[in-house]
Amino acid sequence: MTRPFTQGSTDPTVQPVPASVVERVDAADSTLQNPKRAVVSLGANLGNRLETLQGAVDALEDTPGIRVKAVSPVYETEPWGVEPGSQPSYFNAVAVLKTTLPPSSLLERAQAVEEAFHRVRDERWGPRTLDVDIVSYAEVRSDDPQLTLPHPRAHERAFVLAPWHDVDPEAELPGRGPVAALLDEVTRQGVTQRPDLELRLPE
Ligand SMILES: Nc1ncnc2c1ncn2[C@@H]1O[C@H](COP(=O)(O)OP(=O)(O)OP(=O)(O)O)[C@@H](O)[C@H]1O
Ligand SMILES: Nc1nc2c(c(=O)[nH]1)N=C(CO)CN2
Repeated sequence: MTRPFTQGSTDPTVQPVPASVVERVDAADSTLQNPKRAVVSLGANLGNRLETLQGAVDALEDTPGIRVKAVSPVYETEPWGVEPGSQPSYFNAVAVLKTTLPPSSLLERAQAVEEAFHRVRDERWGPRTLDVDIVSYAEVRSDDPQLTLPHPRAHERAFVLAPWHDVDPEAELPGRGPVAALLDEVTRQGVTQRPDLELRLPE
């Protein structure tokens, strides 16, 4: 017969469970029952950019605990944050997910997908086969440098805001306000929709 664990157990091998562990397990349980909405930004400026973005969408959908609910139109965009003309243009898009993964596991999965597409990390904002950034995760706000939420630069990037607004015109960036208003504040120069290209939503 198994005895339920109690704090006052007389079994000397049974240790009390630290409150921090109980808290984390409870949080994981509640996330499992209540999938969260997350938004990820996809970017590629090396290799077959469209194929890579589609591969990233498919890989996210193939992940237990992730469902891709919507994918945006594809934009061709001038590289942001670097010397003009120093890198090939990007293809960018946004995917809206429902996930039972906690934020840290979603980041791990995003980075594994980047690696599967041979992403190398050398210089900051260097050219890349694939970038998967977590733009937002429900209402979560965090200044942890490993995973800052919302993404600390999303509000200034038309290559994130424009496709996000296309798939969810009512979207809000936690702590920053409506995406529509943020989009009015940034330049859309060099951010061009490519209606001839399309990402498929996995079936
Ligand atoms: N919201 C987030 N999404 C993805 N990575 C994040 C986030 N917040 C912090 N990071 C951290 O940023 C680190 C660098 O990520 P990455 O190399 O993708 O940056 P980048 O895409 O070149 O630049 P940027 O962060 O400006 O988009 C990652 O190792 C990750 O731990
Ligand atoms: N146009 C564009 N510029 C960028 C992008 C990107 O995805 N698109 N990603 C960066 C680092 O995340 C830096 N600069």
